[in-house]
Amino acid sequence: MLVARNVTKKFESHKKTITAMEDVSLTIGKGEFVSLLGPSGCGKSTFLRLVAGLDPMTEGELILHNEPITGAGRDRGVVFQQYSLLPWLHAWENVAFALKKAEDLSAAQKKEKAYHYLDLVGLKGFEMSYPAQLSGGMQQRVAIARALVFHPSLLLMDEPFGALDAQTRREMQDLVMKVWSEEKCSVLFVTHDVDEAIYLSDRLYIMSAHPGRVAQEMTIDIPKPRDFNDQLSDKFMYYKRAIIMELELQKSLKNKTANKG
Ligand SMILES: Nc1ncnc2c1ncn2[C@@H]1O[C@H](COP(=O)(O)OP(=O)(O)OP(=O)(O)O)[C@@H](O)[C@H]1O
Repeated sequence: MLVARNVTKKFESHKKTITAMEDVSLTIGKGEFVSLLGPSGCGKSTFLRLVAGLDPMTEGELILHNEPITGAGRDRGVVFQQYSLLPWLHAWENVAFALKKAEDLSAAQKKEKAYHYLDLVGLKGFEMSYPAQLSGGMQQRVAIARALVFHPSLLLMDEPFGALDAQTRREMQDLVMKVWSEEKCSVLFVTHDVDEAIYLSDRLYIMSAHPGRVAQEMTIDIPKPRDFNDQLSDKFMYYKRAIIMELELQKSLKNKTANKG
């Protein structure tokens, strides 16, 4: 469904060129859950923003549904670590806000959709709450509902649970699994958390830094739906060890490059 071929992104900053990622090639299948893992600065967020159509790439090809990505679109929903809710709007209005330009929908249909997706993310009864009246996890649920209102075929999530405590994070991981299986969308998920990446993903890519490239691809062969017990299994530990070893390797290569520089 998504094909990235030799994608390179360079930024011009203070008369210097920063190559955020170089020659990145990867794929995401229909209904597949794919994570990006890698050291800080390897270009994970940059890649997600390119797929979201928020920034242009420098070189390469990004194809979604057989069409090149030229900008943002309803076929993609994005969730960032910051919830970015409008504090003066109720939860349902924050979700409906994403539908502002949807002229094909009446005000009543927009409200109905907002209520439907708030229900899906477990916020039935909180539709009339303001963001300040909701916990961090609940605010992120509103942000997820907002990303889902167009029923996107690809959900892009950039460290969505990075600001949450461990218990809430686990609840949110299960929520994402539920949303993914009910909406039948594909997911591109950026995370630093190895356990989270294994628990959620069908497949993951480990990236190297400076410039960011794909270092390794791994298929997580643990049947879904998964639960907490899977995180204690030998297979899970096998993947965890392999990923941590690869990340350590990437870290030492990054330090060597930095020392040479
Ligand atoms: N708008 C920008 N202007 C200049 N440089 C940028 C810009 N955005 C990102 N970069 C640079 O591109 C590189 C990749 O950044 P990016 O945020 O994509 O990495 P990341 O892997 O998501 O990092 P982290 O895991 O810490 O969030 C970094 O060196 C960063 O400084």
